[in-house]
Amino acid sequence: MYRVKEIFYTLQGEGSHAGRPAVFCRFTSCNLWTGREKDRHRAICQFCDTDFVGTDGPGGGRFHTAADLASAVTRAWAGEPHERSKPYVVCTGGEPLLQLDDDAVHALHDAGFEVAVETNGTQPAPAGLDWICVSPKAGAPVVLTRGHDLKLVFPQVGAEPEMFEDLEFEHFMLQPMDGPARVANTEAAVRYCMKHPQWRLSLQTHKYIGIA
Ligand SMILES: C[S@@+](CC[C@H](N)C(=O)[O-])C[C@H]1O[C@@H](n2cnc3c(N)ncnc32)[C@H](O)[C@@H]1O
Ligand SMILES: Nc1nc2[nH]cc(C(=O)O)c2c(=O)[nH]1
Ligand code: SF4
Ligand SMILES: [Mg+2]
Repeated sequence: MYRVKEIFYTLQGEGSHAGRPAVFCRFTSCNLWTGREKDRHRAICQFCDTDFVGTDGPGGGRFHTAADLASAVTRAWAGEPHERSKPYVVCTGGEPLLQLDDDAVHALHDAGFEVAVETNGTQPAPAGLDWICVSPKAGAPVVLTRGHDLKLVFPQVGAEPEMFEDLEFEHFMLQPMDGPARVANTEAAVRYCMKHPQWRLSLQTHKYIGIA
């Protein structure tokens, strides 16, 4: 059984694939926060910008089989077929790797999707993922030490960029922490990248243009 908060079609807003049309499949639950505001102050991850509680969002639900999940993702894709672009699904959450397993990846591949994941890196990944974005959190050791994007929310005391820059990723990106200090955090991330050019800036572009 897969528990999913919402499934929706939009543009990937962040990271190396920013701008790419994608179905977002947002799994419920996370190992670093309950998702309840009353618990935020004692969570390991305290800056989360996402509601991942329950299965009540658009397209959300409880999917009993991997095939059911893949059917729901397929229904959400609204792009026309094209020889040079495959349908793309971004599995996120919550923490998707608490639920995304080999069966789900197979079923999504069988449905014709490239499969990406946005993860906090604390869980091992199923085989065969096409794109892995790890976003480390202070106080939550990373076990998924190879992938494509290493996208660090910045700044975080106890998760400084230098801690991750030798991991096996293709792209290293700083994403300013959203919240009351977003402007200052963006300025700090710009300064850091300019001084340490192995890092690039990742903006949450969907928030600036008002799409999901
Ligand atoms: C909501 S998380 C879900 C996936 C996974 N649990 C993770 O943390 O990577 C999706 C992305 O949003 C980022 N994110 C969450 N809250 C943020 C905030 N306040 N500012 C900037 N990025 C944030 C996460 O670091 C992650 O890259
Ligand atoms: N447009 C858009 N892009 C995103 N990239 C990562 C997101 C996430 O919440 O995982 C996200 C999201 O919520 N919306
Ligand atoms: S690890 Fe990801 S989903 Fe979990 S609380 Fe942090 S940002 Fe949110
Ligand atoms: Mg988001």
